[in-house]
Amino acid sequence: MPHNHEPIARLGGAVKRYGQLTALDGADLQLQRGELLALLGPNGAGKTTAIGLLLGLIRADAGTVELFGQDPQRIEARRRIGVMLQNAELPPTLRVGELLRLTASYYPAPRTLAETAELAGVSDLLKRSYAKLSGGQQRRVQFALALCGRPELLFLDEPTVGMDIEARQKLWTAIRQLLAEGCSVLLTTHYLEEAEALADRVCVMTHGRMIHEGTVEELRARVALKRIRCLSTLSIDTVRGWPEVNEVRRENERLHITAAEAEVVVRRLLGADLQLRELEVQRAGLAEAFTELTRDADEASDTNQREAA
Ligand SMILES: Nc1ncnc2c1ncn2[C@@H]1O[C@H](COP(=O)(O)OP(=O)(O)OP(=O)(O)O)[C@@H](O)[C@H]1O
Repeated sequence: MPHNHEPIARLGGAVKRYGQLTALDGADLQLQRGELLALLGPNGAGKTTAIGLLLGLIRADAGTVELFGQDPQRIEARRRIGVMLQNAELPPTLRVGELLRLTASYYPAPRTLAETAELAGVSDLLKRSYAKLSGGQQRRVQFALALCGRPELLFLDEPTVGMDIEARQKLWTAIRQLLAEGCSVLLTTHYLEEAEALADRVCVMTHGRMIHEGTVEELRARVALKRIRCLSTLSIDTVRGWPEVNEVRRENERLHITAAEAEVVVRRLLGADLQLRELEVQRAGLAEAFTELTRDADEASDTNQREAA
């Protein structure tokens, strides 16, 4: 049994290979009690593989994998978790209420059906047959199934894919409520605003390795890019030619520029276009930080491969 300061889920130098392909290449991850950790990364980065190891669905080729300080395949550890994976296969003929009752029966101290349904926003679906629900409704039911056992730790693998904006907001509210009750969450998502809205910490991975770990603020700060917007008749090629400019695109008359040294670029803009209007400068968001970080890691990995060849 771990002490309070010990992580409740941990990967230490975890390696997972599929034939020639190394899906996880020495990945480290620690989830503390009561926190929401968002695992971010481009397609194929190894996020689902990392979750698969922590759930005991697959075995590591090397490294340490622990859930509540134990082997994840131990039933004692599994009874304390709730899981919402990307591809859930559920008995199609059962009604939602029956599915929830059945799943709750596997846990020692589950929520009541009404409590689960209310929290996950599926009260109106209980009598419906699961197979006949829309994709977004099925995702909500899968979320209900993940939390019905009153888990201490929830694994949510891209939970809001296919949900409309209202359903997504409701799910975020439910996740916040679970966190307030002391539940810990490991979330993977491609929606950076989701990580921004919910995460205490983010881990960014690519090519099977963690390349950044910290708070959302730290991730943003690490990439000191700024967004500059203005109405200008300057051509994109002119602006792209300035060495301080990272990216530039035009939408109608408006130029959208990202740059590390915004002040220098603003001076150049004002000097080159005396008619320039509606100038705005903003700090870059998580999306830019993420793109920058993963691009740097890709370039470093390309260089390593060239040097090794
Ligand atoms: N069962 C498997 N057999 C062979 N290769 C696999 C298997 N599962 C995953 N992979 C490979 O391992 C790598 C990591 O896959 P993984 O599903 O963990 O990525 P991910 O970060 O979850 O991606 P996504 O964002 O697309 O869900 C990929 O190159 C994938 O093709």
